Amino acid sequence: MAMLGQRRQQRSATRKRLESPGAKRDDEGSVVIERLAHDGRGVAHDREGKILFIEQALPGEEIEVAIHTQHGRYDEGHVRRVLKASDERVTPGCAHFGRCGGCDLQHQATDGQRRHKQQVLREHLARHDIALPEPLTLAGQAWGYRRRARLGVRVGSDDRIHMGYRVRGQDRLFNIEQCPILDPRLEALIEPLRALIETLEVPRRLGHIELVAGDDHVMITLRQLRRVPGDLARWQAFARTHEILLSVLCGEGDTPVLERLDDYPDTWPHYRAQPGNEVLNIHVRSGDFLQANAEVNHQLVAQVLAWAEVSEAMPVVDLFAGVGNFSLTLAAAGARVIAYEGRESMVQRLRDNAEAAGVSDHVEARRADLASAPAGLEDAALVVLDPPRAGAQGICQSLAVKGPSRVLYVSCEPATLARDVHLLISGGYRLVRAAVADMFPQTAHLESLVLLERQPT
Ligand SMILES: C[S@@+](CC[C@H](N)C(=O)[O-])C[C@H]1O[C@@H](n2cnc3c(N)ncnc32)[C@H](O)[C@@H]1O
Repeated sequence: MAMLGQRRQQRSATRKRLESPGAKRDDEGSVVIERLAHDGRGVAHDREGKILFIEQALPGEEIEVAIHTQHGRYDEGHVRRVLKASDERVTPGCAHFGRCGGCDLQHQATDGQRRHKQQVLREHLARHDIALPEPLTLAGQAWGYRRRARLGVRVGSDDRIHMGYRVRGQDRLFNIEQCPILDPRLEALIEPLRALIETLEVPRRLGHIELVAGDDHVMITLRQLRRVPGDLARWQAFARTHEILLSVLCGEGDTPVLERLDDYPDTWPHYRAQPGNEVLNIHVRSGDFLQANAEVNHQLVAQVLAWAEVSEAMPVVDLFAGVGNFSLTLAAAGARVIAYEGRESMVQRLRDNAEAAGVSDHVEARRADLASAPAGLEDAALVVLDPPRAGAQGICQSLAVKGPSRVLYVSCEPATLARDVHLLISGGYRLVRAAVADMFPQTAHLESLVLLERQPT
């Protein structure tokens, strides 16, 4: 799953940014926002009928607009003044909102954000003439939820340290001082990290910092281009002070070496697949995929289990299985799971997680490139798939020709989900259930989950 804020409207080659970043064309009069675009911006028309995409504007609002970028067929802008506010407008919870490149929807009440996300899924499916069954909503805390993040680090030409997220559409980091969507244990590290980086001998050797908050441990992984022994000693002291796990991924190119710098080299972050279940633990290492929101992931796993309707020894295939987020729970319920994952290191982690949870006799983990379907999917009673944003076109083409009676598709990109569901429906499946998971509150990203059943022939 990708970082926040990558779903912006494609920038047109013909765009014209007005004179300087601060420059604006203030439209005379006001516009009324008609709806939200899928990326969370308000959509309106100017007096000539040209489409406007306006940041931080909500449906029904009357606003004065400041245009900052002009294109042939549409313009982009932001709110200069709200003349009539929506009932859903709230005060953003972060001082950086609108500038850091992360959140899109902090100005909208959480319920409105969730209704918008259901509408986005509905509209993507409607483009393929598919009706959305009344969707369930899976949701948790609107703040302090994010358990993984990557902070970029750069040293400016003036030697100032920049640490934060990349500004949307630009090759520039926004210096963050807070990030209230982060798990509070991670947010509390922002200022100490900056203070430490300012003392490093060679901060330019630091590329980025990956932060992960497991149920019991916080881990940070440094991407360091070259070993700087004095700096590594500073990091070791930092890990002790803050009682965190610390790894460094060192070296240039594609084969950097991972080294532990803390006093607990055999301990890695983990989370419980089901709340309160002390046996089903999912361990992750640096760079492994991890669902970003622990609370919503619990609901996601529970929903997959509920829809799976597992019976003893039921054959299930879990595609894009990661380190076993769904496989372990399905196996613990009695399914015989074949789990496919593309990264060898994660396949091994899935095996280790299954072993530690006592379900290895019910889980077989295989490495495969899932650009195309592995053989034998039709022999399963259920195929679960959870692909990256690009979706699973090749696999759905195969399933449409020869697939099991049920397919459960988890998606982080509604456009590719709709394309793939269309393929499955063309092959004889019916969309029977849907859920929208608010995995990333305050942003326009949504996770969704659908169940398809093959129509009897
Ligand atoms: C969205 S994650 C889902 C992981 C897991 N289901 C979970 O819930 O944690 C997608 C997974 O697909 C894997 N993946 C991406 N492209 C792949 C490919 N072409 N073949 C196999 N696996 C791939 C990634 O490594 C990642 O683990």
